Amino acid sequence: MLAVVPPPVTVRVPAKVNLHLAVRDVRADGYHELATVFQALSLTDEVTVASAEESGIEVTGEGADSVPTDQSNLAWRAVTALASHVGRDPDDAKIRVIIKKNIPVAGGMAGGSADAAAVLVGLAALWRLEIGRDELAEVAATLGSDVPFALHGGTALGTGRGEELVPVLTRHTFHWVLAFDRQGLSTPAVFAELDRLRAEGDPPRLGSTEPVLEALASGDPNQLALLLGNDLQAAAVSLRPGLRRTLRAGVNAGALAGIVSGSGPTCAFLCSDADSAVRVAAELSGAGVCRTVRVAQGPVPGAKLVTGDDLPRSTPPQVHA
Ligand SMILES: C[C@@](CO)(OP(=O)(O)O)[C@H](O)COP(=O)(O)OP(=O)(O)OC[C@H]1O[C@@H](n2ccc(N)nc2=O)[C@H](O)[C@@H]1O
Ligand SMILES: Nc1ncnc2c1ncn2[C@@H]1O[C@H](COP(=O)(O)OP(=O)(O)O)[C@@H](O)[C@H]1O
Repeated sequence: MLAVVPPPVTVRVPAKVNLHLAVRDVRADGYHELATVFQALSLTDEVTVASAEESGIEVTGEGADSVPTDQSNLAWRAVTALASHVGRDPDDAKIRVIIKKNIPVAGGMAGGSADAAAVLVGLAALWRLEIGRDELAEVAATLGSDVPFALHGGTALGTGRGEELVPVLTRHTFHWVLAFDRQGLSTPAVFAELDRLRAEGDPPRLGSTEPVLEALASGDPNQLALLLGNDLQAAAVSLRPGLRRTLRAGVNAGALAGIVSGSGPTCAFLCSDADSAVRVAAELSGAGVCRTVRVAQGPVPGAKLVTGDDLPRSTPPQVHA
């Protein structure tokens, strides 16, 4: 019997930076209550999902060597979670996932979460599921705190452990320079370091997100630059003291302000405009403080199909005997 195999589906999905990341106390479930403002950036991974005779994951690109290709990959966990959610046996889901990475691994830019969100959107299209974004976001939250935002994109206020989102409307584009470090940092280790620093002393804590929301509404990068803040920064710098030098180098190169992105170690520099970002990137590249420098803009949309059934077909359906 001939079975029609749907064509592969490709999804583009953005990295994030936290413009404001206030970390409250640790909860009974081990997570910290957050108040954060996320922004999705034009630094994207591309994830293809395809029906296949053998399941598996392929990863290429930025940091691919340190990404697991077994069932611990967050993208694979997304296949399993969505299959279970819609009543399919995950063991019968014969899916190949192909990830092209640009987002630095363990970089505080939610790359793994992005790949998981991309799989949810891609599989929903591949399997022609009648499933809305809200329902996908519920599945996303079971996979990790940052996964719902990767679906959502744009700019958003995140509360709870980061998974409860309210969109923030901004009509302005902001220009960023990103400095990738030579090695990643573990998110749980950075939260644990913050708990240790707080047990030892009383490091300053960020206040309300309101001023950041006002600066976003104004669209003035100078105003926003003064308000960027991250309670995890002290912990990331404590584990990776060289980040102090990177942060200084970006500002010396002409950025308005620099911040550790999420749990780090990527540093994100806000610039006054696109030309300034290119100049800062060039100077930072020569400063010897990081492995790679990238320019990006935000906000951009969340996980989005780039091929598939809602766009003109580029790949004809395959037929398997
Ligand atoms: C810090 C942030 C800021 O956006 O991003 P990254 O730097 O990882 O990109 C996020 O809170 C990371 O979210 P995500 O990477 O999805 O974390 P999860 O898988 O949910 O949790 C990993 C571990 O981080 C710690 N964790 C995470 C979120 C949170 N609100 N409190 C926590 O204490 C816990 O130790 C948890 O076991
Ligand atoms: N698809 C994936 N892409 C990147 N890392 C992944 C993926 N799946 C699992 N991981 C693991 O998750 C860890 C966190 O990676 P990542 O999401 O890139 O960083 P962060 O939590 O700092 O934003 C990595 O150490 C990596 O081993």
